[in-house]
Amino acid sequence: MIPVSLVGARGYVGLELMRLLAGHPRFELVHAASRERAGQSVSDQVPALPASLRYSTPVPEALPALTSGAYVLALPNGMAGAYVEAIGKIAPDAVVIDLSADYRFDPAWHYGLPELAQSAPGHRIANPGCYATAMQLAVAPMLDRIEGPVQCFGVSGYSGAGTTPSPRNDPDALRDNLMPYALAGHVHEREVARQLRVPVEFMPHVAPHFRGLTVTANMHLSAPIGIDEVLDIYRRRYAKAPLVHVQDAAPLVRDNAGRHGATVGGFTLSDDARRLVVVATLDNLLKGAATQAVQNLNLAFGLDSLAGIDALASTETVA
Ligand SMILES: NC(=O)C1=CN([C@@H]2O[C@H](COP(=O)(O)OP(=O)(O)OC[C@H]3O[C@@H](n4cnc5c(N)ncnc54)[C@H](OP(=O)(O)O)[C@@H]3O)[C@@H](O)[C@H]2O)C=CC1
Ligand SMILES: CC(=O)N[C@@H](CCC(=O)OP(=O)(O)O)C(=O)O
Repeated sequence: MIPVSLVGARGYVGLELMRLLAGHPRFELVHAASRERAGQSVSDQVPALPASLRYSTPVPEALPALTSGAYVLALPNGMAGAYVEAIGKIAPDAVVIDLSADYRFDPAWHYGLPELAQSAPGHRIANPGCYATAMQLAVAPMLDRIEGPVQCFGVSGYSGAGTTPSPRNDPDALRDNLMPYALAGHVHEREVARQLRVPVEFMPHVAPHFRGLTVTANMHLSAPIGIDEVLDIYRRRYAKAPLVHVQDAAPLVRDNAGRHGATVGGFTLSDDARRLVVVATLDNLLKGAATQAVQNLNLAFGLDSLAGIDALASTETVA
């Protein structure tokens, strides 16, 4: 078994990672860190994990040396650096996956969106943002036909905002509501523009549901296209990607919540056939975070990319 350390184990993403690792045939969670839960058994949250494994206090210098293992960082943005530095000293060849935005713009790190990546991951992997994953899956197949900026309207469940209290994860503030935020310059706007090399105008919103997000992408095309050709482009692009489902109808958030994959659909053309609208949905905590991290871990260790991930399964939901 390949040993794995998880820092940020209490969070929404950390919990999903623990569940996935508990059922994985080749990875073994040997270290889980949380300030709030230090000393408690991880089996209190995930009964399939050994009762003997207790949360440690997260301290970079106290990480275990997993020379041929992996470290997964699921911390708030801006915190990964101290852990990456410590790992570089105690286990420089170990695999590190960071789920925050801290290394997504660092050319020394592999950007791990497996369905679109041009190369296999190395030992330093930046896991993409949740909306950024949906936007790229929606837009990438049309890249050589797009003219001008792509507009993306996004709506996320409030688990996307993590557990630190804010209006964006306050069920009272969100009740019967839709809350726009970061309407220009969101980090995922820059992330997608950098990866796809096309200008992106992203307008995120948060809604009262817990998990699952949707992105509606509006693309202006350099030449008219037929709807059958559009469908054919998407179906061919994702034919060998079991976690990306292509359908005619517009996907709904709740159909994908608690599932590992993303769904792309709702293909709609304007009358002049030069404006294409595409909808992509995924679970922000799974394909938008934990499932994608496990895909990256699998690939980094030469395993099947779906090892430990049942593409058709619906996971236990957290709320
Ligand atoms: N939520 C989502 O949908 C997605 C999140 N991400 C990214 O994944 C990361 C984790 O997100 P999420 O699980 O939602 O966040 P949460 O707020 O739910 O969890 C944050 C985690 O970090 C720990 N933590 C917080 N502050 C510190 C600190 N100072 N030192 C050590 N540990 C700390 C917390 O545990 P404790 O306080 O007990 O130490 C907790 O385990 C973030 O970078 C986020 O941007 C990426 C894609 C999707
Ligand atoms: C609803 C909500 O607040 N969502 C988060 C996205 C979560 C995510 O993917 O975040 P990182 O890029 O920080 O890893 C946000 O917009 O910041």
